[in-house]
Amino acid sequence: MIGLSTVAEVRAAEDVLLAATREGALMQRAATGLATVCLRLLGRAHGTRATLLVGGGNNGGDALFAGAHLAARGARVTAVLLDPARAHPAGLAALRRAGGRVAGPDGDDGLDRADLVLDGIVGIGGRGGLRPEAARLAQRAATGPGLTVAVDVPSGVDADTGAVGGAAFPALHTVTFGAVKPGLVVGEGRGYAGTVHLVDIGLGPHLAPARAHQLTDADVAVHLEPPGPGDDKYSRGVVGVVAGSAAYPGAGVLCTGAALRTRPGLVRHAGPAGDAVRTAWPEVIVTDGGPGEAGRVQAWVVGPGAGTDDAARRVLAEVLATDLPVVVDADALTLAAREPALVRGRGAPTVLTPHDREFARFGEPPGADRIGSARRLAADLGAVVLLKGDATVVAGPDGTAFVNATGTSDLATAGSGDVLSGILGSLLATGAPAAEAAAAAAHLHGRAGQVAAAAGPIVAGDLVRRLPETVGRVRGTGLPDSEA
Ligand SMILES: NC(=O)C1=CN([C@@H]2O[C@H](COP(=O)(O)OP(=O)(O)OC[C@H]3O[C@@H](n4cnc5c(N)ncnc54)[C@H](OP(=O)(O)O)[C@@H]3O)[C@@H](O)[C@H]2O)[C@@H](O)CC1
Ligand SMILES: Nc1ncnc2c1ncn2[C@@H]1O[C@H](COP(=O)(O)OP(=O)(O)O)[C@@H](O)[C@H]1O
Ligand SMILES: [K+]
Repeated sequence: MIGLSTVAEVRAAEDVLLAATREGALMQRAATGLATVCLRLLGRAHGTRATLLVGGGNNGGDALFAGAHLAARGARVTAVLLDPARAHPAGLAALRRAGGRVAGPDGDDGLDRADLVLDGIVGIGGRGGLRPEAARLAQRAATGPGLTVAVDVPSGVDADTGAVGGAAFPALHTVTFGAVKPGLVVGEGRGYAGTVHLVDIGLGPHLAPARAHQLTDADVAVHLEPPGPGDDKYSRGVVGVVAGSAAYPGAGVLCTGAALRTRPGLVRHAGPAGDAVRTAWPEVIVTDGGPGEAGRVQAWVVGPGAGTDDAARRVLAEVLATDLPVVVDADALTLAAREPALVRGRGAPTVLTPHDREFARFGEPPGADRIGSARRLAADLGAVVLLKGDATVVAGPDGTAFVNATGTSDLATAGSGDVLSGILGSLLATGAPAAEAAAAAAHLHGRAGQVAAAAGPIVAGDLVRRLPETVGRVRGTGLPDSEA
């Protein structure tokens, strides 16, 4: 698991570490790590041009020291000082000693010819949107030729939430220190951070346990173990699915198929899409009646394509009245938003899986702070909330949160959510803790999207078809983790 640490958590750890190390040592570690990543990205230093955007705080200091490393290796380095009177004095001296130069107020800043632009405008000390001069430089970096690298955090991005108040530095890479900050991997900030590289500055032992995480393939593989010699079809967790209707039989087919393909043990289906499900998946045990006639299960998935009429409401209430884990998806979310009392106070775990519009039906749209919003709704309803998006967020009622690190925009295709809820049902049926099961489901769904999309455009059925291969890859050698 990769911990996501807030600014307050990083500052608290830094305070302890700063007191235990000689002055400037942490910044040297940060700057050396930053220069190393830049050299790797550039391939060489000699003959390259770098422009440093330098604010008046320690973030600017990091950029100046890293610039000095590059200049010492033959790069032509120009620093643009946004607040000349407060530019880090030791960093500035180091840059000058190494042969770097400072652009005068109206002089050539080299931005239009740079191979590399380092954003040291502002890091975790940023407040509010970028000021006008910083915003202009960020804009020029966006359209210039240089590889854009943010120091610690892309300037203009809120490190805790990923909110972007106005202009922000568009980084292709972000070199972050001590811990990955949530704002680099979630919300709008994710798009500005690019690939995230973590530099160890020794903060780890002093950091409070993170309250938000990203899962890796290895974390998810734990939930996808193959059956052992003592297993039978029941012991692997039986999933019950109430999905699909006469109008939308495909939702039932996709959802049951995904449940079956994730952990093939036993899947039961109840409801009016039975014929379509039987035809597509002869392995599924189908009843045309309600959930009560389906037989014993260990977890329910309810809602995809199921409608919002009185009959659908009765089925939802019946499933939520059980003492089993329940995934509430799609149409069932509309019903639950009308009647949150159906969810509140359940003894067994409930997982709600809204996209933004479904989320808004419970009160307010998620807004710029997606982790915070998901946590609030989870605490309010006493349920796990899986908020879908390009980086899906999962929050538990106790504040535990996960940000998904896998996926592709090819997943924006009809029925993709039905596949996710089927995967999630099968993981919940194993008895896995609900928030972690939800995060693991989002991870596997994202990986399936990556595997399927490698061959070209995808439809939701491709995700189901490629699930066995995806499970194998997540269990085995694994796909490369996203850098964060
Ligand atoms: N502590 C450590 O041990 C280590 C810290 N490290 C590094 O220090 C960084 C934190 O440094 P920090 O605390 O000095 O704050 P920082 O991010 O440079 O911001 C302050 C400057 O930004 C300015 N500014 C603010 N908002 C702005 C805006 N919207 N638009 C434009 N400007 C804005 C603000 O101006 P002011 O408001 O004061 O006028 C001030 O000049 C951290 O991210 C990491 O990179 C590493 O070296 C590892 C060791
Ligand atoms: N741009 C995107 N990048 C990554 N994943 C996406 C993107 N757009 C949608 N997804 C994912 O695709 C799925 C879509 O679910 P949903 O909107 O419920 O679809 P449907 O209702 O058609 O089944 C979610 O898991 C979501 O996270
Ligand atoms: K920065």
